[in-house]
Amino acid sequence: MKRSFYTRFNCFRTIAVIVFLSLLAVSAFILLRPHPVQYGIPTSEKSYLSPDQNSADWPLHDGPFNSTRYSRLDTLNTESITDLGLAWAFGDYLIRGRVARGNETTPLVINDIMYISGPWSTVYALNAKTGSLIWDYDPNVDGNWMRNTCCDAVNRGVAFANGKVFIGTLDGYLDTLDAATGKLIRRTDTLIDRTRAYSITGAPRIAGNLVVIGNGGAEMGVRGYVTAYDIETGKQAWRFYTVPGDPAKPDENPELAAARKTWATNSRWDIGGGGTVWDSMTYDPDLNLLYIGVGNGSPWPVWLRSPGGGDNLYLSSIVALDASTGRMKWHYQTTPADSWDYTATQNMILADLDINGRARKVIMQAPKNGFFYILDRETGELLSAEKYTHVTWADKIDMATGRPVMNPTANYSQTSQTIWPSTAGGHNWQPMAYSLDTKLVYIPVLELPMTFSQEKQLTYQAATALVGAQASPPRPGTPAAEGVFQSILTAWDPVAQKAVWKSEPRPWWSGGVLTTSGNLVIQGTADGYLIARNAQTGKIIKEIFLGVGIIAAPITYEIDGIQYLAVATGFGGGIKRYLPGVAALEYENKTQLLVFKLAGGDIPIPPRLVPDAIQPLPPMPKVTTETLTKGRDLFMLNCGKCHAFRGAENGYPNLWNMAPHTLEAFDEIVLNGAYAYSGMPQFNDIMSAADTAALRAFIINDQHSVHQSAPQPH
Ligand SMILES: O=C(O)c1cc(C(=O)O)c2c(n1)C(=O)C(=O)c1cc(C(=O)O)[nH]c1-2
Ligand SMILES: [Ca+2]
Repeated sequence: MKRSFYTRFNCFRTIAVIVFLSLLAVSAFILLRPHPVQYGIPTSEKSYLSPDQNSADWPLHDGPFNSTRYSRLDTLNTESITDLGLAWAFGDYLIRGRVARGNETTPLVINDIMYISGPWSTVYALNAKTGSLIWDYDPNVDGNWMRNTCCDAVNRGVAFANGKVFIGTLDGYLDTLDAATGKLIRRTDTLIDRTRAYSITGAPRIAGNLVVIGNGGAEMGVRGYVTAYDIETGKQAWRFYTVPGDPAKPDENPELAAARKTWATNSRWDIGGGGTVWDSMTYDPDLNLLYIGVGNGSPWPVWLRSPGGGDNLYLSSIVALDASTGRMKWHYQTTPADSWDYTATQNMILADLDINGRARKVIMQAPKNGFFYILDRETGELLSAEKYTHVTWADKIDMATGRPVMNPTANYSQTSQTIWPSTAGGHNWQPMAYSLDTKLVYIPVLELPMTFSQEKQLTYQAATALVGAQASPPRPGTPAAEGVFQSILTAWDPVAQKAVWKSEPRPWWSGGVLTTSGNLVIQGTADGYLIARNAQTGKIIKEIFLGVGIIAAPITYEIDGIQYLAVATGFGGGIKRYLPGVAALEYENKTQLLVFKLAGGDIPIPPRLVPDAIQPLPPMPKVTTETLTKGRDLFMLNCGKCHAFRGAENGYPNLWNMAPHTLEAFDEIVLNGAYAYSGMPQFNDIMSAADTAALRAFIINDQHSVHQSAPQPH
């Protein structure tokens, strides 16, 4: 039968509809499926989680495998590394006269391109073979934002996914850049309240199809949280607050309602609670869990923060979140009722370990509080915890309760107490590393105590440090001062929970750590060395003098069969004073990225510093003792965060040796922000001309008492 036109048309129409529907289904699938995340390495080599494969790249902040900062590359090894030299150096940072002390970035290397961040949240893409600049990006952070920071205009690195580079800016934005051009694709405001002193210094992390970012500010009075955004659309997927908020409002989720029970009803909610996630986060794709390291309380002493007592969850805790929803799976609090800035923000390493004869998926952390923790990362069960450094605030962790057995001398509410570790921690943000060959964790340990005393006054004031305590290193010559301010590299057996070897002490504080299959453990130091050790024994194999302090962690990568070693130089961060032996006392504290290879060239040593000429002392001001006390208090509250008391060297201008023209322009600078761009913020919102007069009087008067022998003006 001959088909009619209409039948043929109908048939055609049916086919067309089928084709159309299939196309629709395919497009819907393509559009709606979860975004596959490419880390820039071929799918067949998704080695970022498979320790059996070799990755030539360094695609993630915490290293190619399980956040271990361990690389399988072994061309550089205990034999060959003696021949290490310079491959290239990069020093063209977009800093232009801004305060730039600490350079904390961990570079990423993906398909022969290196992505680094610099001070002031600047970003650079470099040819990883030659060091030539491909593009740079400056978010132009307002220099006044320095008021909101605790610890320098630092940045620890970028994240990379799907052809995009992500940077958290000091002033709280998450900027998404096109990895090919450096062009800004999207700017996302991550802050819940721009009048609060939030800042971002940490690297964003990729978790599936989301990019996650936290913030800092617990020393300034903020409420901590992390936020996850879709990599492609930038849409917010979820936000997790680490501490309860304003009790007048409903809790955001049951996790926070549970946490609220561990806070006193008379808690200082106005101050924010703290709990900032300012550095470490780690993603486990198999479990789809994102582990976040939560920081200290705002203010520090629990008796001021939560006067009725309580553990104050989730401060100083490791929290496991479902990466898709941001809901909490488990938490473990390392320091209940923290009063010492004992953050649990230090880097976390995933490993499979045999603990008591059972194979366990574990997460390891050496938080500031001085104990090395091993938890089951599926359940949060505490498997073991031992002291990795000198600790006096607690005697041990009770395995039955999972809680520390506190030492009464940790309480400084009635009298000041000298406590180990210090507020810098037994270990700070400088990452530790875990070798899958030696099965040892290499921890950059800090040996120092601090004397804590409580501050009486506790009034919230925007953009002003508010810790509620004074913490200072013990005076030289006192018993507590013995052996202080040391950096030690400790090789730690995580199963036996004991040290296998310890390095010689170096000046405070050394950099983060890299370990490799070449049986190497590599770390930079404050006295300006890059040191490669035998990972098994700790013996130094190669020591290169760079003349500039290192706090960042080295990384390694391979291009065309050549293994490179890269490390950022520039000493600073949370450091308040350069101690004897630190390279920055003698040489220009150069912000640069140095890359090494075998048979490379000579190392460029930065120029030696010429000491500042002593400025003639201005006449002693005729002011009352009250004025001097007021000036001192203003200095301690507002200036002492950067400018060291009595001009102790720390990379910021020495106010005890101000040039006459600086003194003349004092009000222009302090009140009106003449130097705001450089990072010296303006204070006219909280200071008057009478205040700056008191400040000036205090400095000049104190200068006279310190430099009595200094030349007097005629
Ligand atoms: O509680 C916080 O929010 C917070 C933030 C930061 C930061 O963002 O850099 C540091 C700290 N705390 C801190 O306690 C600390 O020791 C520290 C050192 C550094 C550094 O970069 O060297 N940052 C920070
Ligand atoms: Ca802190």
